[in-house]
Amino acid sequence: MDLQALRAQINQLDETILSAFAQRMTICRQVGVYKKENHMPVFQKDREDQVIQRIRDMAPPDMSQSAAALFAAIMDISKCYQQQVLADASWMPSFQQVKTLSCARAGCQGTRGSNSETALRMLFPGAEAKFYATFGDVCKAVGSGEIDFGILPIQNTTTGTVIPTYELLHQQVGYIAATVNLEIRHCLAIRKDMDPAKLTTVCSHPQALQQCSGFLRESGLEQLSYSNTATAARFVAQSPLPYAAVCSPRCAEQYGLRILRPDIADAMENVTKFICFSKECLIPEQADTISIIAELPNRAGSLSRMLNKFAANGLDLQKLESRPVADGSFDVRFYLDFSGNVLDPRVNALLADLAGSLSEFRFLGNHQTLG
Ligand SMILES: C=C(O[C@@H]1C=C(C(=O)O)C=C[C@H]1O)C(=O)O
Repeated sequence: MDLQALRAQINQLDETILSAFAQRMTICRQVGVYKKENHMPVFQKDREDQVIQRIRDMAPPDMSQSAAALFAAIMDISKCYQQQVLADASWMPSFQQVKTLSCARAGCQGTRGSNSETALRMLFPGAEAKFYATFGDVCKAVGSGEIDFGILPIQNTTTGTVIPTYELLHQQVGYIAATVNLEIRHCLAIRKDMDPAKLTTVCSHPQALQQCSGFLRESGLEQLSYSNTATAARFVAQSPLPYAAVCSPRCAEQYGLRILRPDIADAMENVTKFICFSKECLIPEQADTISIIAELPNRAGSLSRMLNKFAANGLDLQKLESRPVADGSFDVRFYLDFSGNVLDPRVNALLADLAGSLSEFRFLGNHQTLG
């Protein structure tokens, strides 16, 4: 068999397919114009079911499944193409485009000296900082207008996702306007008059304890969870107990503690990303990342079909997180971050398509990394 000759045949067929594809897209564009004039949604499930059934019936039996997948992909491309014609942004909440984020009061969880406070100061050096007991309380304060922005950790390079923040994002806490990446340094800190030999226990936020698990395992110290690294440091500073805290060097200094061991984290590079969110949707002019929630039907290929739409529009996916829907099924909800700005027509087309075809679609913000 002659490989060159076979490839020449493939090339010819590709030309035929490409020409038919371009013709099909041109007609789909006309369908898009018709839908715009007649106020029809782009996605027509019944028609798609008919198209797929017809293809399955016509395809050679051993290719019925792959032909159906190919035509599902073609229709997904066609819908995004039509969305560009419609240029409908009704999926988008009302938003304000801003040059910079101005903030009088911002809030975070914990107390002074926490990493969250450092993130807050990086974002808004001149703002009044307010502290709350829980992540949920930060969200409530944003909702009531007590603070302009809430700051919550969302991801760490060592321990991964901060799950409670994702749960709150689903409960409509507002819109992400910015993120900031903070290099985290953990030290073991004790009271200045404490004899290190007498230490029995170490306290900190569970994520901090986890990020230092290697050192702490070796140390043999008992571990105690605290709501925050700074609350743990404050407790150690005020308590007569033989306890140490895992906190930042800045926090140890703030509470008058002695650094017994610096840099005890397992990973040399340890960075936490914080989100900054507000009640109203604010989009900085330089916003370059979009966050959304997408709930997909539990059907073969539904995730790959959605991801293909990003690829077909040349949009770079940065993060895909799945969390349970928590309804007794094993269904999951996806949280996606991808590069783009909502004012880009391609981005609008993709988001309009997702909003029109998913069982749950939520826009979480178009943000920028600051600091
Ligand atoms: C082209 C249309 O729009 C969409 C795309 C389809 C396709 O590419 O075949 C089918 C149904 C619609 O979801 C249409 O409505 O006919």
